[in-house]
Amino acid sequence: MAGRQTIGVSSVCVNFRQAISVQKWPPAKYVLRESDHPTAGVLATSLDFPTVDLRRLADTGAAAEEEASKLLSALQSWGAFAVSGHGIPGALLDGLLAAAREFFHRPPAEKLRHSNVVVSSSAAADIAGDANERFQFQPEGYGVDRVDTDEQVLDWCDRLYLQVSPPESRRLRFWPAHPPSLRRLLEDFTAVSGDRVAAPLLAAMGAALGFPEDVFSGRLGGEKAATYARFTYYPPCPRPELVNGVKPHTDNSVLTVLLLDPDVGGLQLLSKRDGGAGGDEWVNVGGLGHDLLVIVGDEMEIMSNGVFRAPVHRVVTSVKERVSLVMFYLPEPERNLEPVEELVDEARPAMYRKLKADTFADGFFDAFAAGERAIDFLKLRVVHQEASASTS
Ligand SMILES: O=C(O)CCC(=O)C(=O)O
Ligand SMILES: [Fe+2]
Repeated sequence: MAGRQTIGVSSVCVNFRQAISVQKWPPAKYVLRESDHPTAGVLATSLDFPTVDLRRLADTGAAAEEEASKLLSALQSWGAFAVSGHGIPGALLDGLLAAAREFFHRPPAEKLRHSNVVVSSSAAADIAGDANERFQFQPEGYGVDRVDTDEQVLDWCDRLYLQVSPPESRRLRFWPAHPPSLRRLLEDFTAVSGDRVAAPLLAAMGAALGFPEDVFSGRLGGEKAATYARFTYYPPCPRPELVNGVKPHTDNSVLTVLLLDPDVGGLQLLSKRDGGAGGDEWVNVGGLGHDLLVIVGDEMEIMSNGVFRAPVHRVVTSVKERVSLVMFYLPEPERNLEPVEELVDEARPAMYRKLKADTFADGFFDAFAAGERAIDFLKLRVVHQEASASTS
């Protein structure tokens, strides 16, 4: 099955990533080709990033209208924006990142109890007795991202990826026992980031386009909609210009809510200058303090029929360690993913093919490992004859 391939023992060893962080030179597996260096041919600038105040958005009258139009313009320009006024206590946000940092600092043997590489339960593998077939990657748990080929350049980070919603889908064997506070903090943050950030924003995004507030949320599957949390730890990197923290990608989500390290930057969004004619430019997302960042994901690009686009982003490393927490809001796996009918008409026919949400998610991991966008990798774009005829 896609996203659950069998991997060899050598790949298991890359989980001991922490050991290399003390080396002076990045190991070859992490070093990018010269043309892919994060400093090659691009200019990383910091721009004034749009911020939407959720308290004002929930207000009535002129304040709410002003915030809604800010939201729409942020979505249509960047596909990303900061949110203030979410009311989530700063102590919860600080505590969560501190607990995550503590987990990543634990000895490798302890973290590997929650490894994303598991011993295969398949009888065939046991009978075959081949060590290469007894270990299997699956996305949940602690470790590096999936490695499909020997040529794949690794990202300079360790991850901890956990399904947090619906609660009955939590696989607690992957949840760290240490520090003991981490689990409770993550449960608390899951509740408030869903209720106070993702849900009101999905409603506001529908309303901003003139549709009922449940135009997007109604298609996600209610209580069965999935949420994943991903902590990422970027060890100090001695040569940040040679490696990616996380390679350029779009997100596997309807919406992504990010809690960024308040002290160390690194996240960059790709901006197309002059609609692409002027080349690409990487833009730094500056320190947000206790504001959260929201990014449109691939599933929203499909559901909105391309009205909202998922921005390409990446993380660059630095000589300082960095930690982040990212919440991915996804449809129920059994749901169909397709443009909502309210955004499809003759003038704007469906731009993406329909497929099941879990098929998309599986394909996403294949595409990510290959360094491609899932929408292209899965050939989901529909080419309309009339549109191509009229533009040719
Ligand atoms: O660490 C970050 O700032 C962002 C990570 C990210 O983009 C992701 O996990 O999809
Ligand atoms: Fe991302």
